[in-house]
Amino acid sequence: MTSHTLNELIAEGVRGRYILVRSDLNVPLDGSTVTDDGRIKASLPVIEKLSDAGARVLVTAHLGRPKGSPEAKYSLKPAVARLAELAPFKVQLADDTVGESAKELAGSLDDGDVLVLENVRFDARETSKDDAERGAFADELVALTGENGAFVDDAFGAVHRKHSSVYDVATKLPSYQGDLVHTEVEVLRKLTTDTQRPYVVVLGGSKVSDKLAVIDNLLGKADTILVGGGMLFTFLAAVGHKVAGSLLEADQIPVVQDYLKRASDAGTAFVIPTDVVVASRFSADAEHEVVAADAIEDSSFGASGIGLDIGPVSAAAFAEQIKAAKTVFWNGPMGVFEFEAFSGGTRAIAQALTETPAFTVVGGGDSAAAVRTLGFEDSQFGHISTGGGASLEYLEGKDLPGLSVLDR
Ligand SMILES: Nc1ncnc2c1ncn2[C@@H]1O[C@H](COP(=O)(O)OP(=O)(O)OP(=O)(O)O)[C@@H](O)[C@H]1O
Ligand SMILES: O=C(O)[C@H](O)COP(=O)(O)O
Repeated sequence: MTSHTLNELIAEGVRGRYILVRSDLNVPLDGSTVTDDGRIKASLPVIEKLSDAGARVLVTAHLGRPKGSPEAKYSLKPAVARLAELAPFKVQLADDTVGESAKELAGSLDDGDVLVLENVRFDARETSKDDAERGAFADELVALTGENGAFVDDAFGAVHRKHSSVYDVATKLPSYQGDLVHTEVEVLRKLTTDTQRPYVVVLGGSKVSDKLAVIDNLLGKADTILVGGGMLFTFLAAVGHKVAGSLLEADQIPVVQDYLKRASDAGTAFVIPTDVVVASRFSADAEHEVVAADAIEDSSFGASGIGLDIGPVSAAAFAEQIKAAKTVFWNGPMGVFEFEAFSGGTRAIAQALTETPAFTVVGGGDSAAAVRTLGFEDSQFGHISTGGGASLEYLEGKDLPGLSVLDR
């Protein structure tokens, strides 16, 4: 199956037409400062191509996980301000997504102008499980494009979401694959069709249940899974250790126990940290110490200690596995890298990825942000994917709604 491409759309002619573009502008923020603009830079070329060709571009995007109504902290304002700084064309942000502001500003666009609609997740219908609700929201987005609109999906990071702005709009408008989605799929396809072994997957981050879900399909595909970040505590709990105040998804313990049971038959080895950096509280200047992973509650902070990074012994062991691999996929920071004191594990993994002869792919908004924040260059890695969950689900071989809906 193939999708229509952006170049085909441009060849059809877009001057004066309203083109709805789904971008992934879900960038990390510190207050109103964008701390890593990787996804904005990656989204720019498609928007620019359409603007240059004279389209009136309506960009949809999400930021964070608001609960279905407007929340100032999840406004796209900082992301759009950065986009406007980088863009050689006029960019505006509507105050709402499909309301009066969006309609009025869309109506006043000139050829080549770009209007970003406010966070699509400010409307609960965007992420609804109910097809009719999502469809109704999609209808309102589509209505903004008038008579001769089209849809371009360029939000690789969101292609695993069956959401109105990703999936449903594509069922209602002539739809095309953006260049970013195209490039990402090409690189990740290489990982799945011609995997050089050993294939090591490094998992971390804080979206614990999302990431645990993908392990099911990685069993048998990956030779080794290195477990760090927030999810490591659910693994430790699954083997009977206490994790004090660390991030724990207790309801996922049986899931992890099942994975551990099935792993050796599947030919996949899990490597779980043997030491952890435990802090007195969740703060950049918290007191902290390294303890054995089976003795977290024995740290000076007792039952209130929080594990915020993998320890140095584990980091070194992970680095050895990475250096001996032929293919490495990494998603999710090993610890709270935003705080210098807890960035050691993530830094060690990034360093090992730059030293291994393996083909390396870093996936995820926060993982990409981590490597850049820690001073590494994109060019030191085989590929830095803008997709976190999306790249993982692609590698699992799952049907991704945002991709399959574009297939003709
Ligand atoms: N031990 C831990 N406790 C709490 N948070 C953690 C821990 N380890 C890592 N994190 C946090 O995980 C966050 C990143 O997790 P996430 O799962 O979102 O990564 P990602 O997949 O790269 O990003 P995305 O899914 O947004 O593309 C970081 O902000 C980091 O601080
Ligand atoms: O950060 C991401 O991985 C994408 O922007 C998707 O965000 P989500 O996990 O909140 O759907």
